[in-house]
Amino acid sequence: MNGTIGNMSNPLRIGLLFGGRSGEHEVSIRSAAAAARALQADSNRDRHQVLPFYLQKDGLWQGPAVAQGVLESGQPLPSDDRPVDRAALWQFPPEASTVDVWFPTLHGPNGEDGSVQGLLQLMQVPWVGSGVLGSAAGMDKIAMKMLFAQAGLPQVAYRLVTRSEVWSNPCVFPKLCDQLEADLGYPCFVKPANLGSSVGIAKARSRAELEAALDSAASFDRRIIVEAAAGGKPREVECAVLGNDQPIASVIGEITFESEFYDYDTKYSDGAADLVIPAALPAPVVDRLQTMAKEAFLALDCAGLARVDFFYVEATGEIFLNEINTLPGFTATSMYPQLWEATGIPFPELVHRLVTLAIERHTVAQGAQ
Ligand SMILES: Nc1ncnc2c1ncn2[C@@H]1O[C@H](COP(=O)(O)OP(=O)(O)OP(=O)(O)O)[C@@H](O)[C@H]1O
Ligand SMILES: C[C@@H](N)C(=O)O
Ligand SMILES: [Mg+2]
Ligand SMILES: [Mg+2]
Repeated sequence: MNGTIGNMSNPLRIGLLFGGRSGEHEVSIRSAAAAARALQADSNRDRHQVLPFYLQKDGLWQGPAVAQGVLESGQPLPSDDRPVDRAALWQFPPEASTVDVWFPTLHGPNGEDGSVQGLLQLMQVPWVGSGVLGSAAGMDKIAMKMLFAQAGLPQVAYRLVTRSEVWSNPCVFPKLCDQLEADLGYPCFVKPANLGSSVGIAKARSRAELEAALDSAASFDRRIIVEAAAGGKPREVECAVLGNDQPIASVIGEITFESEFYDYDTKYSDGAADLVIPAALPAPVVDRLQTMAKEAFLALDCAGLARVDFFYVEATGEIFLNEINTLPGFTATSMYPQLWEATGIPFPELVHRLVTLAIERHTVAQGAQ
């Protein structure tokens, strides 16, 4: 890594972009607060100058004066239900044009899905994380699974369902449920295809639960994925990936919890889940997980960072790749920074490496044009 990127006489202006039109808006504020602290840690003080930008739930941009307050309070700005003035959506805070490198800590739709990445690409500035393709493919669980299948990575059985099938006439819906029962059995997991933090996900153990879960998922997304459950109560293990074309993989972490599955409350309520880092796993399993994590990252053309989530069925030795998150939770207690801390890269060094990787990728992309 080039230690001279950003220095006392010329610190990089980092545009920390958070909030967003997403069900993971609140999580994004927490991730941004932790990233801001790491970017301004003592070892980074001369390297970065942080300019926070807040994307309200209605899509309006707020510059550093307002965004700093949101970061400090941890509370989203209230948004009303009135339609937004379209002209206002085109008004970016003036400080945006002075940013050297963007650092999105946006999670979910309209942020992690390629939309913001497309905007930044048009603006011709470097940004941390994947490009349009990796972001979009990593966000849509159906597209993601198709690419993983193509790369030969092991996954549970799944079916694509569309909102129009769920909210169709009363003759079609029962047939759809019959088919899902026959193909996947119970329990199964019903998920909006484009979301994260388990928002909108339900475990269905019966026909009534399947019907309710499909109806609920359809309220979040046009595309829904229904998955067979990974063997009994599988162990949930995760690997962090860092890099561009030659990514490296972290040690493996495990999540343990008492609840039925790793749902939103379990993820974000203090004490509901424990992270075990490194996970107690046989060395060959660790090797396979790390190899698969890098293969998953490359299969989607990811860049910068990603966290890859797996199920490990101890009784059979099976590993199923669950998903990739191209902008994973980034709070100080989140798995991604903790995995790197345990691998030997402290949080402040991690954010600086991500900034450096963003510049490196931008330089390569510019060179190709
Ligand atoms: N096929 C499955 N078998 C068993 N458990 C599952 C399955 N799919 C999901 N789960 C449970 O639901 C949780 C959330 O699923 P998933 O990781 O796909 O959602 P997400 O919303 O993308 O989460 P995040 O992005 O926060 O990691 C998993 O961690 C696991 O506890
Ligand atoms: C933020 C959440 N989607 C995660 O992957 O951690
Ligand atoms: Mg996810
Ligand atoms: Mg997950």
